[in-house]
Amino acid sequence: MAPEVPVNVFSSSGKLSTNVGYSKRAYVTFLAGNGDYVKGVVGLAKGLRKVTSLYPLVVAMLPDVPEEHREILRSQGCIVREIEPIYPPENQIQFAMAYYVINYSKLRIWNFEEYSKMIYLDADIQVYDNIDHLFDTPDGYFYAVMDCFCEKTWSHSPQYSIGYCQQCPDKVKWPAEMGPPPPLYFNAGMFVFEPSRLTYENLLHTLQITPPTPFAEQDFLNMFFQQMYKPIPLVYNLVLAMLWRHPENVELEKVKVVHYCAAGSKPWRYTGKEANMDREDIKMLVKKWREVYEDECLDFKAEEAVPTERSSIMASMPEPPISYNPAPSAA
Ligand SMILES: O=c1ccn([C@@H]2O[C@H](COP(=O)(O)OP(=O)(O)O)[C@@H](O)[C@H]2O)c(=O)[nH]1
Ligand SMILES: OC[C@H]1O[C@H](O[C@@H]2[C@@H](O)[C@H](O)[C@@H](O)[C@H](O)[C@@H]2O)[C@H](O)[C@@H](O)[C@H]1O
Ligand SMILES: [Mn+2]
Repeated sequence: MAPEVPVNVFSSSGKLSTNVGYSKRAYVTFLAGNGDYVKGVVGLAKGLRKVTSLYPLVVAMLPDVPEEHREILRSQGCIVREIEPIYPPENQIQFAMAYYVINYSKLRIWNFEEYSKMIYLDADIQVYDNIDHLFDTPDGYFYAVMDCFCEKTWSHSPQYSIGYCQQCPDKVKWPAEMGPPPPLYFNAGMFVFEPSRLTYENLLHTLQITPPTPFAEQDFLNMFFQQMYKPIPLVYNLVLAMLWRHPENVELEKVKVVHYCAAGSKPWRYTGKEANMDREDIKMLVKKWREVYEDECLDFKAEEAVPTERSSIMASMPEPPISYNPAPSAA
């Protein structure tokens, strides 16, 4: 079992430790295309405001995000940073979802060296309790929540074939004849990391010599950070499928972060028609997301943005000049 993270980090009441230096901290999300994920980012920005987070939300966005969407996000207090796409090496892989190929571009956030520590959140995530204390986790590790292998999206994997899941390793044990069980595997929709030029360059170099796999950058990040990965409690990234796959592992009233990744669960386009989407807990969580998204009291008001931390002061500074590197040519 991966070494535990010091409990005190998770027991704090969201108050920042007094020894916070002048290191810059921020939440960061990723936005691509001209579709409706921009609503997810607006919801996330308002959700972080609702839980009175001390830190800004940076949006790493591909060039195909229209100016109108960028303006909406600036008006919600987001820091907009354009990044260039990153493509995996030439491949014949069938990604679990065809659009996953754009998710490799997430790797650009390691180049945001003006920040010392960042928390990445997918745009289909909502934060319902303050999690600023995660910025106090010890440096030198990669923190994320363990994923689940039971959804059909995993049907390509040996885990799925034998019915093994790391969420219940004793239910169907990993057969000794198949060698050691797979290393602990995280969901890449939420993680705590330290931007670093060296790590960034290693990531891009390693990517170009690594054959792509069905879960795209999530598989790649799990391979790359395998030795540094420290699991954090499920309350920091509830992958919705856990509700029907491993309800015994979920205490919904304690969940701080909800990840609307199950098919049909994106709150801004929810119809309730897909499998499991008619569950009472799903309907409650979608309603909860919409209440934040539609709450005008949570809209950003520039005059009220009183910097309380150097990081926030810096966040109100003009956006840094766009610096990015042309995407490496696909091998
Ligand atoms: O058209 C798209 C698809 C994805 N994303 C971004 O990529 C992330 C990962 O995709 P998604 O959350 O749909 O994957 P899932 O977690 O559902 O597997 C999203 O949260 C967004 O931040 C985006 O901006 N536009
Ligand atoms: O590009 C790969 C994506 O892989 C992950 O989503 C998956 C994963 O959680 C599976 O375990 C679930 O079964 C599936 O539903 C879900 O979409 C990340 O959430 C996303 O940010 C991104 O990295
Ligand atoms: Mn997601």
